[in-house]
Amino acid sequence: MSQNSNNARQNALDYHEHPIPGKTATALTKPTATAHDLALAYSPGVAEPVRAIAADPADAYRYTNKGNLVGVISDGSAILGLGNLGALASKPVMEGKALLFKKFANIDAVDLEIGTQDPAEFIETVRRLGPSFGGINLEDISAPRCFEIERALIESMDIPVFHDDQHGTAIIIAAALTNALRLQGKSLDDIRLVLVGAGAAGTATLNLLSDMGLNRARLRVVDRVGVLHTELDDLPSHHADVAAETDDRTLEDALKGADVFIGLSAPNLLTPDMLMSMNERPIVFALANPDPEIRPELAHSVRDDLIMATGRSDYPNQVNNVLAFPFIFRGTLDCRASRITPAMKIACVEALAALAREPVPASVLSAYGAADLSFGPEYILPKPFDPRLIERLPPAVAAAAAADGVARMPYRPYPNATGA
Ligand SMILES: NC(=O)C1=CN([C@@H]2O[C@H](COP(=O)(O)OP(=O)(O)OC[C@H]3O[C@@H](n4cnc5c(N)ncnc54)[C@H](OP(=O)(O)O)[C@@H]3O)[C@@H](O)[C@H]2O)C=CC1
Ligand SMILES: CC(=O)C(=O)O
Ligand SMILES: [Mg+2]
Repeated sequence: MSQNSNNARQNALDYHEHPIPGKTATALTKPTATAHDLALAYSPGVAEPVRAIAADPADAYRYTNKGNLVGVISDGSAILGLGNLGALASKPVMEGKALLFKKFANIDAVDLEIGTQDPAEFIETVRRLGPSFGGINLEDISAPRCFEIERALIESMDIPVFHDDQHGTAIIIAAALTNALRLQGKSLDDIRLVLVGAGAAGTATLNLLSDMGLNRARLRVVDRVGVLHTELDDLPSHHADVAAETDDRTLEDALKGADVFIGLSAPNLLTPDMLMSMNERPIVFALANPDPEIRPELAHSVRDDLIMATGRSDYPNQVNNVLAFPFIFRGTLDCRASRITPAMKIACVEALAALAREPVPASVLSAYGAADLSFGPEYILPKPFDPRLIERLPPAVAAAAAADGVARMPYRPYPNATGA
């Protein structure tokens, strides 16, 4: 390991350990200085909201933190791109998601790592947690189990359930691709798209892009077995749905002449030769975390006509679901939507893509130490610290919820929604 990577590793461990272990804690929102305060907060005063909620369950949103509390829940079966390392090892990521919910949308989030990888047990555990939360954010659960788990929870719970790796990722890729295609002078209905990694994120991304007009006839999807094609037997249904009638068998075959590469798989799968074989003005989203399918410095050394993005914060064009989940949940909670519909996701895509095409405020330039940021190959999405995200995305999501008939109250922005 080089000195630089040793330092980076130690810095990350120190950040998590000091001054106290972990990244989140509980904060109090009511006075607790006197005996009178305690008599209100606890016995006897607490009995009043208990009685009110027993009489009308909607009062839980009035008298408790339910309406601004999201459960960030994982079984640790697909932690970032690190694989199935189990529930306990997923805790830093889930605390991290809770930190991002608070920082960017002032949503209180609790990380819950569930000690089972049996889908039925997991579903039952999460379902029983429903009364506590205003919404459930599922995280880092591998495919295909994640599809069954999310579907069962959406059907059985009365609060929104959202698998971030599926839909948060799909939203942000769709927004980034909208802008990258515009810059490269290409369009969704005739590009040749190659997607590697037909798991949770890859499958949801293809579904959302299809809703937005992707030409599926020109799509090639690659997983561990190579190109998913119609002559393969016994494919799981999420692979059979995207199998192509083609003679292409390898990633190398599929990429010849392709316009777009989307990687949601594993490190270093895209070689310089493969990149060279792509069509002119290609788009490369190498989104495996933390190590992408190709490093930007290598990709840029191979060709100068590409638009390149990764999931990381330390390169231009971060395509990461942090730009979606805090804001889509903010809009969803603030109109008490019962579920998150395709139209709510597309509203988020359009608001994100449009924001990147506007001039960037000085506060964002100074947060990133940049003299200039403007719509172009190195700036296809807003930055997470952009204060306009919280102003634009939640109302757009809530308006779509109202139009879809899933909002259970008029949109009311949460106080101080810009967060910590
Ligand atoms: N930038 C972002 O915002 C996000 C990035 N990601 C990244 O995307 C990746 C996938 O995440 P997710 O969808 O949740 O995980 P999943 O486990 O659900 O899906 C991963 C898929 O990639 C396949 N795969 C793994 N290795 C290879 C390989 N060498 N060649 C071809 N296919 C391969 C897996 O096959 P198999 O099942 O056989 O292992 C699986 O189908 C991760 O690296 C994750 O960090 C995910 C969400 C958001
Ligand atoms: C960003 C994210 O959710 C992931 O890599 O799994
Ligand atoms: Mg994830």
